[in-house]
Amino acid sequence: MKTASVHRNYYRQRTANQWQKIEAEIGDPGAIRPFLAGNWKMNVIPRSGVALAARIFDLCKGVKDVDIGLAPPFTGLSTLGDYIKPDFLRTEYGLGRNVFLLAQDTFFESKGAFTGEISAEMLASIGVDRVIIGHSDRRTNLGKYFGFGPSIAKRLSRSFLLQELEVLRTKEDADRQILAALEHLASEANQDVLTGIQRFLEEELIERAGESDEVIQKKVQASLAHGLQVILCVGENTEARETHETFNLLDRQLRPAFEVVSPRTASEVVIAYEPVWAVGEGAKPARLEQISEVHDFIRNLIMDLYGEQIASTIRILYGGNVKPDNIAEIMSIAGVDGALVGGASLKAWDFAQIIRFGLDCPCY
Ligand SMILES: O=C(CO)COP(=O)(O)O
Repeated sequence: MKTASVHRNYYRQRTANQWQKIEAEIGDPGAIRPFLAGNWKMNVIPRSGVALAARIFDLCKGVKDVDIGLAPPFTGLSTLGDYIKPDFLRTEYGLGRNVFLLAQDTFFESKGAFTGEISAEMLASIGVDRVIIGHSDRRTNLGKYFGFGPSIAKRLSRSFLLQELEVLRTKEDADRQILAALEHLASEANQDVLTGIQRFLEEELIERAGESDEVIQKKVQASLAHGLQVILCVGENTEARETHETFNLLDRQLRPAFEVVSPRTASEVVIAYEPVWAVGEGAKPARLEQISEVHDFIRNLIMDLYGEQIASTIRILYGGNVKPDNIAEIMSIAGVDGALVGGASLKAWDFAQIIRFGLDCPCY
């Protein structure tokens, strides 16, 4: 079996390219270990999760130079946590203490009447190491399932307005002005205007139905307070990308989250840049130069907040259609410290290839 020499080269390359000054100052470039994390999202029952993990470890025997994270759904955390005990992983797979149990979310209150939620304290109590916070699924995508956008927007359809009008007309005390306004809005000539308003309202409400930056800030705070490391997801949607708002949006996502992170706890935070348009089946990963400029932007922002030493050691991952065939080039970008992987982390061989990025012996 080959050693992880290319993983080590990664440190050297990064140091040579970008962080010579830092190396001179802090003397430990190896502190920046690549972190490859699999986000299983709402897939995999606990038993299958252990089988999947076992197959991944089997294909990654002896890989010690990268950190590996696995994020099963809440139901799989305990079972997987019991399986990935360091002593077992060392004797069985030659892995070091480099495998971490990740949760996909947490709630910010510690206990109480919050049906269905799980607190950071609860996660810590079952051995979770790190928690993903602010994933785009939670910031916006789930809005269309949980949010009231579509049902409210439906009230602006012509057929709904006509029904309402029929009822209103029968009421003696109906406000004449409102009636006239609704009649005007529901007239056939206004159909296009109505459809436009309806679509706008629906999109706005869906967009706002997810987790806000304020909620994410509270989750970051609660997680750090209970000793959990944080994987903070940020990333722009298509609209922001197309209107050149990417950096403004990232700024708005990052600054409030870091308001509750002291310089002492900054090293407990990993940032994952996941452009929403690059995530999921059918999407294309961001281009290398797009990833590079955003990672530089994020690192500069951290530099601005905490100074050079923290900026140079905080890990910034990329996520969005990371696959075995693009991981090596993504990892070759200066400033990319790992990947948050969705779909490919559900396939043992694919995720193992990603973990073994750049090694010239593929999985055997
Ligand atoms: O959302 C992601 C990881 O959190 C990325 O998902 P994909 O790798 O499936 O695009």
